[in-house]
Amino acid sequence: MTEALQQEQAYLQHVYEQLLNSESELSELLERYETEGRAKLSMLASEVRLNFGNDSDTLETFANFETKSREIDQMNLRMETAASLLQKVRQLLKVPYFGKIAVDFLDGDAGETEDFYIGRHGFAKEDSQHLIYDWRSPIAELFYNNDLGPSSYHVNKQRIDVSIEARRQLIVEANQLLNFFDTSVAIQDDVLLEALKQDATSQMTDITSTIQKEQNVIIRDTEHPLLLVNGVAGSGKTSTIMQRIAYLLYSLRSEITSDNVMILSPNRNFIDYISNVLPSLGETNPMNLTFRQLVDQYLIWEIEDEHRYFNRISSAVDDQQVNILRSSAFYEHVKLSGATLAKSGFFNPLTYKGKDIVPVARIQKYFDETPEDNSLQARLQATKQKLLAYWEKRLNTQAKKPKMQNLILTLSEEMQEKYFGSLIADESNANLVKLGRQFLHKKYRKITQALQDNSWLNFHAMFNTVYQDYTGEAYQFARDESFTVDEAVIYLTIMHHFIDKLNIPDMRFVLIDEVQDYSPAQIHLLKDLFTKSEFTMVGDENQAIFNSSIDFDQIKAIFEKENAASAAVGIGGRGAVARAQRGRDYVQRYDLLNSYRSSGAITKAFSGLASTRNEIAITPIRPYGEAPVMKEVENSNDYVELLEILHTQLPKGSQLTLITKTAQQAETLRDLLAEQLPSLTTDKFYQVLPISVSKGLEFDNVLVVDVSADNYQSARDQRILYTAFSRAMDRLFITYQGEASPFIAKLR
Ligand SMILES: Nc1ncnc2c1ncn2[C@@H]1O[C@H](COP(=O)(O)OP(=O)(O)OP(=O)(O)O)[C@@H](O)[C@H]1O
Repeated sequence: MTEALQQEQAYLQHVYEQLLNSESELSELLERYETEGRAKLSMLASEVRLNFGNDSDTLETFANFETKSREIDQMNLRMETAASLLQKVRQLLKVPYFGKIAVDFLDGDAGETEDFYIGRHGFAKEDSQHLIYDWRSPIAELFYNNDLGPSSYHVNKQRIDVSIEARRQLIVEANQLLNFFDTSVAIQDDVLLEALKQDATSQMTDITSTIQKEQNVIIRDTEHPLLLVNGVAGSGKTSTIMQRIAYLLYSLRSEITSDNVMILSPNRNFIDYISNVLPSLGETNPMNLTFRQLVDQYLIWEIEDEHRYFNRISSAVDDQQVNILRSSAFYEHVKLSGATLAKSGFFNPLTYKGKDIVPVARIQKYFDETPEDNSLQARLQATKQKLLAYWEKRLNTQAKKPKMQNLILTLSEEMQEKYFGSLIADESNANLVKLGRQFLHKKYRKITQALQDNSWLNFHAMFNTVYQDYTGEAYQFARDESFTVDEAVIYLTIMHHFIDKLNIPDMRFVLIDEVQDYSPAQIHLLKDLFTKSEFTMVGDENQAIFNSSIDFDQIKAIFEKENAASAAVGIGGRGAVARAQRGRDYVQRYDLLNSYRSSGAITKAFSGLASTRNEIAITPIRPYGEAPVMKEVENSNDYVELLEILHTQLPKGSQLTLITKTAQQAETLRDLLAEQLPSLTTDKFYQVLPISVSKGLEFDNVLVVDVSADNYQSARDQRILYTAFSRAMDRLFITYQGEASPFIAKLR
């Protein structure tokens, strides 16, 4: 046994024992807290006497409650802290650490090296001697940088110069050291290759122990308000943003919690796919929504469902109207349309049982009385106040009329209960007026509500005015009653800028995956809603497979324009001024070109489909593996035989994912296979997914269905194929009927 191995084993044994000690101490502590807690709870319950005899007794009872509830809060907090520590120790007991660096601090005792072990959590002995350092701690950065020799890291913005003498990856299971590798230069990373060999899982797993240098830079970048990551398929974009969130929650723990972070995901499947990563790292999941769900939260009307949304954005039809709604130019036009709107009529009468109770003329009159030089938002808010005051006065006047008082007195007992909650006892004039007001408020509550929620504004008319002003043509609303996501973006823009500012939660970080699928208008809206947030946007221009998309230069331009504008007027929403003064870039772009998911052969197959804009070649990290297999089929029935063959050929227990271009194709094929292959269907040997749903996910074996010339021919089809091929980790099968698509000609 080498000396190094002996030393490592001894250290591991030592750490493991300390972890075991800590586990039993924490378990005992927790048990004690629980017993004490239960005893305390019953004592507290007996101590608080409920006495609501008079005002002072009631106050005392409440004060007692408050004191006791504070004690309970403290008890809970102590228990939570101990339980969370215990959970971390138990996780460390499975894998205490995975890395080590030997560091020479160049300031003081140069020439002496100190060892730092890196794990998923930090762990210190009681004398606060650190046995394991959290992977997010400042020193751990040196491990991920993967360099030997002179280097530096930062603690509280202070630079510490060091020399890294050794970097070691350790494969540890409980107290067993299975293997270790010293990395002098990052050539062949065996630990990484071992990790990449694992089969696909239905839920994404973390990459803490094998984060790569180029990913680490993104994870730890807290300098730039906007990070834009354009990464090839399987380059670890999603993994990187999940690790980044864990990093931010740790390093900014005195400033933020998971409530200040939001993820925008491409679809609901994907939300589920990534939902385990942060809990497995000991962090709480932040809010995770699709853009459609976000918009839906603020829209008072029905919005198209996810299925319809995907069908619409997956279709090849290029709709001129929709393209306008999605464009930057139209969004900016809408924001500048205050004056145009002010001159147009856009009021709705408020009606009750078919009668105009507050006619348009009155609303218009109140609006015209507001100062013309005020913003439209200020004028509409003033109009609303006038309307509410008018309405209140009108109900008061009505309540005072003898006719109303007679009506109150003649109400049946049932009606009295309904309107006043009890029978009328006091028939004085003043009381009858009060009851009359109550009666009218109840009767016309829909009108009051309509005033509050802006139903007196005709949003359709406002929408149409801005659209017509821009295009010269009327907007053709679909007859369907629900709104499209694209229309909703414009509605919310009008709402936010001209009516009521939307009440957006205070997010410090917004992280967007698959950003290439957003429309420019959607990006503008996010920028305008989350004015204080820092953004991390990741995507792949080659995976822009929908009829809605944006490229990275456009995103950059949108944010840089905002930054320039806010710097010019001296407001620094996203820390813009401060950063501009320090001369730092506002937007930082990163390009990721390593492919970690797919085998070398599959990476080669989808690299060939990347657009020419990607000048630098995609680098496969995994071994070459099996070449993609092409298969001609005569008709859909051939899939039955093909699946039977693959079932016998693929390793036992494998699953095959068939990917189609459209949801319709998936449905047809699913029905056919379910009927013809009942046992393979029940065994879940295969699944059929359209590309829109399989986006962002990964599978061991993929069969891309019908890559025929008539199914895949446009530039967008090429991106669909790139996306579909790159879902595969180990094996890729491609079928076609008749003539194969020109995009796969090279593969044959
Ligand atoms: N540093 C790493 N160590 C181990 N595995 C990694 C690493 N980086 C990426 N992977 C693995 O590579 C696969 C692809 O990662 P991920 O899904 O994050 O990539 P992506 O860029 O978001 O992909 P796509 O855009 O194609 O959906 C995952 O299985 C992930 O665990």
